[in-house]
Amino acid sequence: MADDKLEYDPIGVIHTPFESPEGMPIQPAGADATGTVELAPRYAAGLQDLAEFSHCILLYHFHASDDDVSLTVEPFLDETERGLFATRAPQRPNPIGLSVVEIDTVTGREITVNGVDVVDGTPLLDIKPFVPQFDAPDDVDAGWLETSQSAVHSKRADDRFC
Ligand SMILES: C[S@@+](CC[C@H](N)C(=O)[O-])C[C@H]1O[C@@H](n2cnc3c(N)ncnc32)[C@H](O)[C@@H]1O
Repeated sequence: MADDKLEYDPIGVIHTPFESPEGMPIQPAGADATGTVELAPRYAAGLQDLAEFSHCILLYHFHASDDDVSLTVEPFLDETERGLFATRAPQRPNPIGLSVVEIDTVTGREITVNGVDVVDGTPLLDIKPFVPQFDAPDDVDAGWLETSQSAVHSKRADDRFC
């Protein structure tokens, strides 16, 4: 088991209309919101060719979540306690979030994206192109979310993780 400490520096920041984790969408599927991904100048050249893709994966740090991690949580879309790693709860041992967002434009060191579900000022860790053949298997079981996932469109976050 590797227990060496890891350290990452943000490569940029995500700007969104959401000032607080409370009251905002809980996934891109329910987020009719536009945001801007701003890369640090030294990474700008890495955006070459990204505009050819319709979607990208953003990996980021949940900077505004509470440090007090619980290994079972009541997720936004259920009233039952679930194992943390069977949820998308933002309060995690390594508070890393993942959002698949639609790319609108790539200009200079900025990407305009649709479907953001993060707080304004969220530190960005990485960007990857979304590729259905790699990232969207055909036969998928959505576990406990099978019956509640459609509520993602209307559900808004409360303050349980912040
Ligand atoms: C349920 S998480 C899902 C995020 C991502 N799509 C995922 O699956 O990893 C989304 C919620 O996290 C909270 N959140 C968003 N950005 C955050 C941030 N930077 N720090 C702490 N909490 C955040 C908000 O309450 C938002 O509704």
